[in-house]
Amino acid sequence: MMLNNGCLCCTVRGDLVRMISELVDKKKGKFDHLVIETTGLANPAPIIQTFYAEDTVFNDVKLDGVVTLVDSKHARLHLDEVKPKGIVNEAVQQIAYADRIIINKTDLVSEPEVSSLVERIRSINRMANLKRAQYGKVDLDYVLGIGGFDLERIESAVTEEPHDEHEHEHEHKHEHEHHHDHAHDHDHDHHHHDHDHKHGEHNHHAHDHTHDPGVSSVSIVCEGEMDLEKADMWLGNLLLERSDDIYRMKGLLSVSGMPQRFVFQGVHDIFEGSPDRMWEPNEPRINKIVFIGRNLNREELETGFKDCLLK
Ligand SMILES: Nc1nc2c(ncn2[C@@H]2O[C@H](COP(=O)(O)OP(=O)(O)OP(=O)(O)O)[C@@H](O)[C@H]2O)c(=O)[nH]1
Repeated sequence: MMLNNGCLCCTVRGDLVRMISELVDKKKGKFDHLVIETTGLANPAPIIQTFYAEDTVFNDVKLDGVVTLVDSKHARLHLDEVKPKGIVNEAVQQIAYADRIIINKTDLVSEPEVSSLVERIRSINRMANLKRAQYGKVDLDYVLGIGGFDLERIESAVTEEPHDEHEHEHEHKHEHEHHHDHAHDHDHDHHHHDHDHKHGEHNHHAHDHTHDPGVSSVSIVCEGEMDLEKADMWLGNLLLERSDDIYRMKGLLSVSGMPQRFVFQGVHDIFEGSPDRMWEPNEPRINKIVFIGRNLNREELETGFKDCLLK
């Protein structure tokens, strides 16, 4: 079905709600997936929010994930386009909200160009999984059944190292090996943290030289137990003040007195969290949070997060 409201995001929602209800009414139980393709100029946020803001939609379907297809040959041009003050470039936004990013048309550019594009994309969104492709050829399960908003699958987004396709296999093997060896998990997390610091510098660099609209990722990892009340207050206040700027976040907490891990995810002012599996006996209790958004201040976020630790 075609929605003819163009790219005016605030008008898409009503149409989208009607379309989904209509499809569900007509063919209840007959769909595995619905695929929504936006225009190249769309901001994905209002579409994502529709799945949470509208009860009818929320009860009928579940948002699986956001896939962004990047044209390797032309992406840089669009990412570097300078917009009027306060307006975020839509190419940057489409990368920022994505769960999966397909870097397409790699045959048209050199390897160093792809690598530099990957780095640029990573500085915007360190949570998404990246894959290089030609003619959009990827496995179907790369784009369907992603679980990008699924609390039970938060872990992979907050723990995986930024990687692209070349490192992917290695990464998985790595993770598997560590599964039964928690002492190693610990090392992995430290390594993770170091990497984040480097990443922060990259962001800084990008801001200084490319008129970047300031969309970046910040991830924080720390040991210790969280005071849930404090964490709740901190996140609540943060979202109250900054929800326009916080595009997406995902986290995993070790809460004092809670035998399960606490997982959460959010999109702007939408927040959902719940306990998931039990901490295993020798598993290091670690807190992780990843933010993707505009004008994020790493130090401020890190201080705020760590202040919620039980002293
Ligand atoms: N060389 C090369 N060409 C590609 C690749 N993928 C798609 N194309 C070509 O690119 C053209 C499509 O242009 P795109 O800009 O990707 O299309 P699009 O953005 O989906 O177009 P609309 O959504 O219909 O506006 C077609 O001629 C494809 O054959 C690729 O990996 N390599």
